[in-house]
Amino acid sequence: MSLLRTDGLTKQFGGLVAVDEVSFEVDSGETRAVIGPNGAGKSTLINCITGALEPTAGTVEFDGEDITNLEPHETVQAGISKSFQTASIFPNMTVRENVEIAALAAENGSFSVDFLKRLAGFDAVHDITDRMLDSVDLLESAEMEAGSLPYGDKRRLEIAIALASEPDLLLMDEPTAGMSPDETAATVDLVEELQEDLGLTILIVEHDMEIIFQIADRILVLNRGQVIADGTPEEVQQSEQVQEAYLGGVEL
Ligand SMILES: Nc1ncnc2c1ncn2[C@@H]1O[C@H](COP(=O)(O)OP(=O)(O)OP(=O)(O)O)[C@@H](O)[C@H]1O
Repeated sequence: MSLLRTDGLTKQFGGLVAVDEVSFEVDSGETRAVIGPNGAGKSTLINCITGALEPTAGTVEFDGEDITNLEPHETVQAGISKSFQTASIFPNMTVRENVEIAALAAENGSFSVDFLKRLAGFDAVHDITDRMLDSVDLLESAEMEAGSLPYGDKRRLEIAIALASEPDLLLMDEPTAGMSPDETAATVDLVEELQEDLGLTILIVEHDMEIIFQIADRILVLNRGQVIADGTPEEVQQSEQVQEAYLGGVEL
């Protein structure tokens, strides 16, 4: 069953068509990848889905609802969360506080401003925070200052922050960028664990082909804003258009 579906999604910046009539689906429970050369439109596509950018044309449907013109906080409440770069971390607060703030923001958005309800919500916030820190393996570092975490742990904290709103769909924009090989391997394991343990659906933009081929169920390939291939890793690997456009003819 498809959880997310775009139909003819288009984003123009002046004369430039950054995303050009992109129609694709993400099924519930799958790890879906978006790849393509620099400037292909990957980030613009993701930003149109989260509501960070307003599409010029086309629609985005999530869980059967039209979410095309929702604001970013509304798409979070609908169940879509994006793992941001380290900029989303408050360095002087503890690891736990960082996740609590995100969980609290998500709770308050979904509750009316009623004192009793907010109080009842706090237990839920602690509970979610513990579960999410545990799922990214940061429970032991919970009381550390977030700014003092090693780089790989900071990136995992970002994922925990994104998970604090208990999304159905997690968007990850280059989760292994800047990581050491060990940190990258740990992140790949983590993505696989998250999908299994939390039943998450994941949409991931990633440059590292090895990672994509390891974790993706299906891959959407963009070039100059257009879909040039969409299928399983095997199907994409065999696409001549992908070889030419994306890899300059180099064998995968
Ligand atoms: N806010 C903007 N204003 C004008 N042009 C933009 C804007 N954002 C992106 N673009 C352009 O749209 C095109 C697609 O950019 P986008 O960042 O989505 O590509 P990408 O596939 O994510 O690239 P990369 O792999 O380098 O991150 C590029 O030509 C880019 O210069």
